[in-house]
Amino acid sequence: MSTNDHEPITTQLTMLSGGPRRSGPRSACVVVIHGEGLGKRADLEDRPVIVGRSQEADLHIPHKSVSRQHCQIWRDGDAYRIRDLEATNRTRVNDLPVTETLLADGDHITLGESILKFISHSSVEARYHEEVYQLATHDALTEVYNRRHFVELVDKEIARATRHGRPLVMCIIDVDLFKPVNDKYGHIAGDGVLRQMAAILRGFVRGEDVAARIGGEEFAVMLPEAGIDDARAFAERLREAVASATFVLGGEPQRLTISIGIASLAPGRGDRSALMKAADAALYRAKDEGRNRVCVEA
Ligand SMILES: Nc1nc2c(ncn2[C@@H]2O[C@H](COP(=O)(O)OP(=O)(O)OP(=O)(O)O)[C@@H](O)[C@H]2O)c(=O)[nH]1
Repeated sequence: MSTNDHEPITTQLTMLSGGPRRSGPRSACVVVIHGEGLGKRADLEDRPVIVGRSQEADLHIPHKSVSRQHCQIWRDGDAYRIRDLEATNRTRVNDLPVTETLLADGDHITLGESILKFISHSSVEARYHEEVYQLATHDALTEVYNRRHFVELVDKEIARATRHGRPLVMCIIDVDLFKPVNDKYGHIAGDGVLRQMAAILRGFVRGEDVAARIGGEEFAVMLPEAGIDDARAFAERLREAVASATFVLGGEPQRLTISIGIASLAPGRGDRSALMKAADAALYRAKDEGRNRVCVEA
């Protein structure tokens, strides 16, 4: 098990296909093109999008020059509108302060020290920003979220769960005895195993669940709105699916297993660091008790 707290290092850059990526062009979006939150985007679909410093904002820009709820952007028939939410640094569109106005393709929206661009058509530019966003938020090898983006989503979800008194569970998943796989079959074959593990994982993740690669051979899944029993059932199904999968290594079918540690949001572990630490402690226990098992931190 790796205790590496950094982004996994891979040299392989894959074409991003399948996985969590959404297919098809999007109708309109706003993308941060300058300042804090660079590269972040929000799609403008049926729900209004709130942009602000609050972790619960749909487009979260954690900078002091941005108000907690700075502006709101929404679709109005075939048009898109923006409204300033009485922000300290008033929202500006193409450098003019606005209260409420229509948006046009290419408009620049200034919020404090950050600048967003409104893109209304499924253009080459929108696709370019989508690629940039995918590269910034996903792990190139496995195509699940990368650690940095996962951390951001977890912080946001913990804030929401805490505010509304909702449950949330963290699962940390580690490939068992992965070093011997690398040693015997080589790093490229090891990478293939990680890709296959991630593909199995993606098959189990639904709705609001968030899966990521958080270390070399370590994955995590956050399950909002789940209790420990639901999470344990999820983890057991995932463990069994991996244990019964065939991994072709050195031209031979092989079996591999995973260990999973689970912890729920609770008094005394109300932030990400404490929650991850508790799930990690459960994972260490699963390894200690013989691997290929799920352990829960009470
Ligand atoms: N192929 C490949 N290997 C990686 C990558 N990142 C980390 N690893 C390897 O993953 C292995 C992790 O091994 P350890 O954490 O020592 O433990 P383990 O052999 O999995 O054993 P247990 O966790 O105790 O079951 C090391 O050999 C790392 O080199 C990667 O991106 N690709």
